[in-house]
Parts: sequence; C-alpha cells; structure tokens
Amino acid sequence: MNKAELIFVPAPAIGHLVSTLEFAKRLIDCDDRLSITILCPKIPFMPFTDTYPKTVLASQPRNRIQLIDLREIDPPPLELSKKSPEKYMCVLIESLIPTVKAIIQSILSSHSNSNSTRIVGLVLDLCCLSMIDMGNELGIPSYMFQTTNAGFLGLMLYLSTGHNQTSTVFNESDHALSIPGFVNPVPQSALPTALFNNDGGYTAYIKLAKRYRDIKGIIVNSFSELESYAIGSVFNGRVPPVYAVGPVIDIKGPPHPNLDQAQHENIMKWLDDQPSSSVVFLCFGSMGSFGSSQVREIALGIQGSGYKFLWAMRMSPITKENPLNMLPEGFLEWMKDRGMLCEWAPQVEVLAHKAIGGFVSHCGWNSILESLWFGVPIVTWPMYAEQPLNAFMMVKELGLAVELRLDYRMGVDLVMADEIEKAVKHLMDFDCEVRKKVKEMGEMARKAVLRGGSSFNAIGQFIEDVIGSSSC
Ligand SMILES: O=c1ccn([C@@H]2O[C@H](COP(=O)(O)OP(=O)(O)O[C@H]3O[C@H](CO)[C@@H](O)[C@H](O)[C@H]3O)[C@@H](O)[C@H]2O)c(=O)[nH]1
Repeated sequence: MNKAELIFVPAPAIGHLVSTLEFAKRLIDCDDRLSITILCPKIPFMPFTDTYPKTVLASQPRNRIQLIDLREIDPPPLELSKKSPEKYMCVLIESLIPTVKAIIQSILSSHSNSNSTRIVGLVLDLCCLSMIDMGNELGIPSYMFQTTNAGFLGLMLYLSTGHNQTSTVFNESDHALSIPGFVNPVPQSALPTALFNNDGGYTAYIKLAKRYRDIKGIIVNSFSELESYAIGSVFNGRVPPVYAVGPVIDIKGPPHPNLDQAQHENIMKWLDDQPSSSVVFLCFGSMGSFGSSQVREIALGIQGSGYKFLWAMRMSPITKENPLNMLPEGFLEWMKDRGMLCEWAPQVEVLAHKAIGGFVSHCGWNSILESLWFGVPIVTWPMYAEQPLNAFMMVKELGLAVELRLDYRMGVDLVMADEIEKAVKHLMDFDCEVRKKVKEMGEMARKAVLRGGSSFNAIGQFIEDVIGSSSC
C-alpha cells in the first residue's frame, strides 16, 4: 500500500486551529494510507496557540500526525499588528517560508531513502497562501483549508476578478455589491473590517484573493445543505474544485489554560440546575472584548430582558482593564442566582447543555457552526474580521439568526441596552421561527458528516483527488 503525506500549515489563531486540527484528525480516520505533518507557526503574544495543538493532538498516533513548531526568531514589530492584524500575519508567514522549505526538503529526502511515502500536497490556511510558490518549486501542489464558509470564497473571487483593484479601500458607501455565492446584494458594511483598512489590511486581502486561482482545491468548513446556493454551481469553472467538508468542529471544545477544573465544574453545575432553554449565553470568540460603556449596556440589556445568563467576558488586550470593574453598580449583587460570569467558557459543552436557549455571538464561523450543531439560535453581534459577512449571511441570506447588529464597528459604535434587551427577548421566545429553522439545520449538519452524507463524501472526494483513490 502506497503511503501518502500531507503537510498542513495552519494560522496561529484559535479560530483557525480548532477546525484545521479536527480536519487533520478526520482525514487520518478516513484513510489508513494518509499521514499528516503539521507545521505550526507561533505568535509571541498568543501563548494559548502554543499549547493548544499539543493538547489536541496528544491522543493521536505519532506516526500518523506529527507536530513541528515554527518559531520566528525575529517576528515583525508588534506595532504592525495594531495597524493591521491581517498584514502582520501575512508578513510573519512570509518570513517563515525559508524555514518551512528546509523542513519539507528534509522530509522529502528522508522519504526518498525509504521510498515508501510521498508528499501529496500542502494544505494551507488562507494566511499562508504565500507558500504556494515554494510548494511549486518543490513539486508539491497546494490546497487550502478555508476555516470559514463558501460565501467568503465568493467574496475572494469578487475581490480577485470583479472588484476594481485600482481603487483603494472600501468606504462603506450605500452601493451594494453583487458577490458570487450570495443571492442578495451585499452592503459594503458587511465586508470584512480589513477591507476598510488602508494601513495594509486592504492590500493584504487583495494579495491573498489573487492567489485563489493558484490553488489546486479549496476545502471549506461548511456543508452543502447550509450554503446550497453558493456550494451549488455558482463557482463552477471560476475557482478550483471546492470540497464542503463541514461542520468540522471539535465536539470536546478547545481546552483553555485560564479555565480551571473547579471553574469548569461550577459553570456546568449551575447550568444543570437551570430549566430547559432558560439561559442566554453571551460569548464573543477567542478574542472579543469590550470597553466599559459597552459592558455597561450589555449588563443593563440582560437585566432588562429578565433572562438568566452565562457571560464570557474577556479583558481587553489593549487596556488590560478588568471587565468586572466595568459593570454597573449593584449588578453583581443583582445577578446572584440569575447568572454567571467567566473569562473563558467551555463553549461547546455549554451550547450542548439543555439549559441554553440562545446565544449572543460575535459570529465567528466556528461559533456559528457549533450553535447550529446543537440547534441553539444566535443573535448577531459581529465585531471584526469577516464576522459582518457571516452575520449578513445568517440573517439575510439564510434566515437562521436574529439580527442585533450586522455592521458593528468596534470602538466606534455603542449598542444600547434596550436594543440588546429586545433582541434577547426575541431570541429566547420559544416559538421564534428562527429557532425552528436552526433545529432543522442542526439535524442536517449532523447527517452531512455521517457516512454517505454530503460532507463525508466530500472528504472522500478530496482524498481521491489527492491520492488517486479513496478508502473512505
Ligand atoms: O470563551 C470561549 C471562547 C471561544 N471558545 C471557542 O473558540 C473558538 C472560537 O472560534 P470562532 O467562534 O470562529 O471565533 P474567533 O476566535 O474569533 O475566530 C477567528 O476565526 C474564525 C474562523 O476563521 C473566523 O470566522 C473569525 O472571524 C475569526 O475571528 C470556538 O471553537 C469556541 O467554541 C471557547 O471555547 N470559549
């Protein structure tokens, strides 16, 4: 039996690692001939991304998935990440190309000695598309694992072909865009925040979009039942083959060093004591945090709604202010028996709990897939990255979420308590139409990944295209 190896290069961010590592695990489960080497870039100010892959892969057989850390000796200046996180990430990844090339060359030469395994492809994160040329030099084709949806793929296609690239950044004008994969015209306010950034964000995006045509195949973390329009025929002939393999979610949920066992147990025990579908969960991804006026409005909004709550509050990495000090006077006293606060929530377990009735989310794609999986409807509060586009898709295209905001701009907008209260009341209404649709979609998601389901078949097709045949 010929052995085949894939080399993954994920982005060093939790929201990207969760699905990429899970996809790697699913591939080796599917086909005994496959082994995977994951080259993990590191970012100095994100310590969790250091430990996370090791923990997740600890139980995997070493001869099937191996992890190699890529440490940048001289990372780009931190100042750049404040101007544009996207640009920072692209510069960091570009600087790693010589190291990655040397590692792959040494793997190639070890295989040439044994002659039993061949490297059949690179599986790159969006941020790592600058590695395509290096792959070509080594005779290895590049695939992309896109940690978001097919709608985002449509946007990248639009940016690389339809959009006039002589213009500079987008400007939130009223003019809506006709983006492949979307039925409705997309308002410019729903575009990723980087496209409004003329400090490097816009150019980084355009550069990445242009590389899409150089990839051999695009794996998206979505499923055809969810994005039937986009995953249908819209992209045929315009982009490389698309494999919709999702939802690729880690049902165990990412372990976090800031969530100790006692805190974890407290949260789950408190949820156990609550009636079914009675608690609203607020969580804004691995990085979302708010300033004091917004924290205050959220607290008053929850209070006004009258619902019990679990709220994951993160300290801002910039101000380092403790969010507990931002709460309105008397709130901590009022919330006794009514709610819980934590820094990092065991989100997947929380969403799986029967007590959770709704989710106020920043619309990171993993959070959206996890909430669909467990049939929990969300209220949209996009904060950064491509989250406004995800929110637009969920509310306007698919009718699968309750709208709070579609185009919130961090540090500029303030969502008022009465808006939050109204959205939470709508969300938690048991007869809410969105809730029924979300439950149905959740069932379709579970079927998609089972043997014979659309996503299961797409993984088989990917393996077949990469190795030449599939035992999936
Ligand atoms: O308190 C928390 C917060 C997060 N999570 C988990 O962390 C992951 C977060 O992923 P996601 O919801 O996608 O948010 P981000 O971390 O913000 O993800 C980044 O990556 C996503 C996938 O590309 C993009 O959709 C987002 O816009 C981008 O910010 C999920 O698995 C959550 O379950 C927890 O377990 N507990």
